[in-house]
Amino acid sequence: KACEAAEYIKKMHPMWQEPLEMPGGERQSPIDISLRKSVFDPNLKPFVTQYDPRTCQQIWNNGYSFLVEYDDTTDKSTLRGGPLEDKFRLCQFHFHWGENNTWGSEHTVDRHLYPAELHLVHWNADKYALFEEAIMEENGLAVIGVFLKVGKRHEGLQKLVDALPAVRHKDSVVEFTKFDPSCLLPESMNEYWTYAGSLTTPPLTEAVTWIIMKQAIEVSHEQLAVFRSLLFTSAEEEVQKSMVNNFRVQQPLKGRTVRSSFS
Ligand SMILES: Cc1ccnc(S(N)(=O)=O)n1
Ligand SMILES: [Zn+2]
Repeated sequence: KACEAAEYIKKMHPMWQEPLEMPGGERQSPIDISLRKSVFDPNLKPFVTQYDPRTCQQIWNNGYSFLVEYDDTTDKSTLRGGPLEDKFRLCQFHFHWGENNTWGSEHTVDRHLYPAELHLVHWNADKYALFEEAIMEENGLAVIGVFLKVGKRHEGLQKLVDALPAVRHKDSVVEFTKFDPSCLLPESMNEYWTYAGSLTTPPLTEAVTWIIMKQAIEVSHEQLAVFRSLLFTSAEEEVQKSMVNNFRVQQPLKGRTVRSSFS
């Protein structure tokens, strides 16, 4: 399923014709998380997020996804604990989704595809001064991945969904404030997988400690349909392309171990 989807996407999607492989990549993302191959690590602590909704600034359609961007010039919205040694600052979150509810996530669990995946991107503020620096360093970033599944309407997400028509085209930006992204996290925060990986869109740098939550969040079919109403293309382009299937094909594990915080 995933590989068929991937082949289909590669064929159909100009966006993914770019060089998809980071040359010599040893720790690329996304990957399939195999339950039987992941290793329970009892030393993994629960992780702590402290998000201040006042740092929420805007939504931007960058032509790959839509990003909700936060002011990361101070330590107001941070992530620490779990597999992390340092304190990380939230800089943005975004999603990846499919053209239908059959596929759309970047990571899979025992090859199970979800219709979408949320990424909350943080950078190591103990070691670096800017996101742009951290993105090039091995321990520079921490991304929390949350799977979305179709079910009841997600009340917290609706404020974001209502703002999407304003950023329909690539390069559009709209002010978006007072949004607390912790409403998008699952109840159980102490069950996750973690592994050393990369960004899944350019520059594909191998700078990411991935933290993938075991519990998916539920969103409605209608909410996902609004994601699919976005466009890859800017307003002046004559041919408009729906923003769907904005996920990367899965990458070889190359001997990496995925640790789980639960047995
Ligand atoms: C900030 C950023 C850039 C590229 N790719 C990602 S992702 N999809 O790995 O979270 N995040
Ligand atoms: Zn992402």
